[in-house]
Amino acid sequence: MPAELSPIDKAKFVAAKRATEFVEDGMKLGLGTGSTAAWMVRCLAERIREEGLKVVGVPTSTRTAELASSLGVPIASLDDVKWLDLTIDGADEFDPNLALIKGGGAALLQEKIVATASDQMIVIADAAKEVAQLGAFPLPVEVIPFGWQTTKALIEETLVSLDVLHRDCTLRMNGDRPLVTDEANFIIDLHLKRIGNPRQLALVLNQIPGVVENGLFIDICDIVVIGHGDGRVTVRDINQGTEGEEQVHFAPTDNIFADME
Ligand SMILES: O=C(CO)[C@H](O)[C@H](O)COP(=O)(O)O
Repeated sequence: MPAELSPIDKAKFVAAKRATEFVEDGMKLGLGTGSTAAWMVRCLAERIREEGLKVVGVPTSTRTAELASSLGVPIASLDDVKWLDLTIDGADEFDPNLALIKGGGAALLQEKIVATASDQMIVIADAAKEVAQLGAFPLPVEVIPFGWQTTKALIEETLVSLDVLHRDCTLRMNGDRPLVTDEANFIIDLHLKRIGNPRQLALVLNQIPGVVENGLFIDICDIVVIGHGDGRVTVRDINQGTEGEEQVHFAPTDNIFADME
């Protein structure tokens, strides 16, 4: 087991642990991708082990599928289960309306499909992900490899037509090659600094031929569980209009670190 979790990992852990309390027996779950979502998979595995919780998870990436399988979380494909009760996932940014930027881990396409197929989406995040306005984090756009440079030029033209001031677009690399997503696509990151109208941008980007999906999640997230390094969590529910602060008992068991050794 790691000697001590850093404050950021503690924040991710407590957010994940609190979010897994929303999981009920028999639920079909979307399992997000990223370092915070990995904590959620570990916490879920712990509930399965300790309480005999019965759930099935639809992973949003091969990484999450591998982690879930290795920890004994039953998984299925979305086509097997078709509809989900709840998705728990991380985010790169969230704003006061719980609009999100996702895709820092290159899984935005499956993440959006899975979250949209869920009755409810809970985002788990450390407090640094909260922003007044989206856009400091580069917006990932998944494009098909065929003609990607033309698609990139069309994205840039679209940004000009929307009077977007900062519009540097870069192909995401993996070493000296383009990063390839689970769906065999590329990612173009849009460095916009601020996104004035996320809803409009999300719609116009998806009309460009070659664009498969963008990382703006609008009206998809219902609840955000914000973790803090001292073990506090803030639970914000956009539908209920509520916000509450709670202290989560910070006691990761040795078992929870099994995949990290
Ligand atoms: O969207 C994602 C992957 O595509 C992740 O949820 C997002 O990048 C946050 O990751 P992390 O929890 O590691 O900060």
